[in-house]
Amino acid sequence: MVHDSQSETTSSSLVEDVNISFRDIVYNVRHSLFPTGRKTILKGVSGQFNAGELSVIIGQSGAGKSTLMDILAGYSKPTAGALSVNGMLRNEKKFRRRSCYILQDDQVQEMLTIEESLHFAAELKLGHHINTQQKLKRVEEIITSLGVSRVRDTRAAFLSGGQKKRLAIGLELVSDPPVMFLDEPTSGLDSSIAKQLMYLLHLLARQGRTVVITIHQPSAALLEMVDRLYAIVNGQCGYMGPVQLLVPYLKDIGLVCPPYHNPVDYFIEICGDNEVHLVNSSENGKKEKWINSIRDETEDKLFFLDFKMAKGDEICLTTLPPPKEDPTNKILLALKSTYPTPSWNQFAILTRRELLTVWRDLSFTLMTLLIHCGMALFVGTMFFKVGEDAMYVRDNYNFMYFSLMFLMFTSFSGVTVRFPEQIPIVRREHFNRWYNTGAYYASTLVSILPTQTVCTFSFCAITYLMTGQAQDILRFMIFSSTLVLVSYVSTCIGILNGSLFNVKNGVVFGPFFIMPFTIFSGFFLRFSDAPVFVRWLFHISFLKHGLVGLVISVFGLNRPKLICSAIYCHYSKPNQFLKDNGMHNERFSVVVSSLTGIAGVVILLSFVVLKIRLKCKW
Ligand SMILES: Nc1ncnc2c1ncn2[C@@H]1O[C@H](COP(=O)(O)OP(=O)(O)OP(=O)(O)O)[C@@H](O)[C@H]1O
Repeated sequence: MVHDSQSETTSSSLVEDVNISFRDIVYNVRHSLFPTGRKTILKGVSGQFNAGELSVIIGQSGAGKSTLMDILAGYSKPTAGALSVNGMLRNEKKFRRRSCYILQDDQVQEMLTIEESLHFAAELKLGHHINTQQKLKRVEEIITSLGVSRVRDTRAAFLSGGQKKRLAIGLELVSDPPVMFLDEPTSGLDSSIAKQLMYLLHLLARQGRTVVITIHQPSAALLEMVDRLYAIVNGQCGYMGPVQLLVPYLKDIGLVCPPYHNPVDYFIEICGDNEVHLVNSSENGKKEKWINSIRDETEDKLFFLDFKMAKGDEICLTTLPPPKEDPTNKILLALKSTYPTPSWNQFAILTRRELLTVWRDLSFTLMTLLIHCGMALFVGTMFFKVGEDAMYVRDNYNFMYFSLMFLMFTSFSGVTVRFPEQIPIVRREHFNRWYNTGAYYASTLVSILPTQTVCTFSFCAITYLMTGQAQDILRFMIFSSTLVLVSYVSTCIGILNGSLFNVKNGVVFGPFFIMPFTIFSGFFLRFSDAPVFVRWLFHISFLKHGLVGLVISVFGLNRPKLICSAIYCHYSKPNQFLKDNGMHNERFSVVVSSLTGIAGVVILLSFVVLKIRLKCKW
């Protein structure tokens, strides 16, 4: 396979059209570990998509449309075959800077308004190479062009399906790439909204962009706006040419489309039985006869959509310059770095965006805080004043362990559920070079921590007072910082779980991640009683370090004798409790460094998993 080459020139490509061609593309996947477990999805397909045209890849479900799109966009690498740009072998890195890919499950930041989303996109995608005035102008151009002026201040969560799709396109138009790939952009839209969206893509193509989309089965109304049809039949090409010539082509090879029948519907119906015939006739995408006439069919043809739309809702690309005349585009294409914004700036912008999202989702944040305070009051009532009397030392110990468990589960499950929801958005933005994984990961961590800290601290303050612990600020600081650190580690494990699994699997498998730590916490099984070969697990159990930190804060630091309200209290001397639990030699500094170290390792692991996940479609 040869497709990564330096042969493509950059200087000339800044202003020229981008015509994409591909030859003999084969794509295999391994679906089991056995040597026979390989499946060929694309079988030597060839074809071409040109600038100025709206090209549509059609085919039955499972024919290989999305797979071909992934390869064209650079999301997957073909097993064999070559991809070219303007006749030169394609350089993946340079091509990625001139294209964008809007995936099928594209999602947008639900808590941000259209205008805010576009502003953040402009900051990330245009960087400091474009001044603020120009960025604002670009955002205005896109809002007007896409006909979303009326809903510019509406949060994405309240937008219609069509408006969301337009926003997803608008976000990529901020950097105005000359090549746009969209996987199933019309899926889930009603016919009039789908038509409106196709009209937008038609106009974008007419401005000189290369627009390639997949559609499962387009209606006749949508087909009117399409220039090039690329039909896939079981991983091979069955036709490539103008929509208008599909019927003559089929007739030419002896397949007569009934009158008044949508030719694409007919094609999809008969392609299964005529696979070999169709593939041979189109030479698996190499036959030029039908392709040559696309230019004649397309030349200057601008479709007019006769839609009655509210003022401000009309799609009119007149305000958005064609990519060839766009000065912003030229500046961005001339950049040497992969990302238009330095990592530190990406982190700062993403953190602002994340914090704004947290702020907008205030009900969730308040609910989390309320749950922590409510649970603290409940726990405080159950273990009321146990810290004041040596008779209740065991209960006090149980209270500490319960606090650890509660904070571990709330921190862990919160991110386990919420983190995977972000993956489709991050995948699109990361693939389209908005930011690197590190900047996103760091901003996520930083934006989670304020809520986490406030909630944990509130829990600590309420329970510490209600359970009657020693009135000593140092002890309280050790108590609360231990629990805050434990909640941070649990959050990091939750992110690791969320990076590995979707929400459903994360909820099912998550407890298996976290439960082993409870066995090795020292609460159920003491270090000295455990078999020698598993003792190392105590050192990596963050709950063990957490428990030690809490016990030090309550019974350590040479705490004087406790009041005993019974005739005899075994643990009147707190040091005795430390000795019996093997904690008399423990130090808080070791607790802090161990918890920080464990968090560091988990952060590193989840970063690697996230990086891999963003590259694969899992
Ligand atoms: N990683 C994989 N392992 C096994 N099979 C796969 C893998 N990826 C894709 N396939 C299979 O390859 C075929 C083509 O998939 P693809 O998603 O490209 O189809 P499609 O034409 O886009 O279908 P749809 O219109 O339903 O989205 C399908 O049968 C799919 O099950």
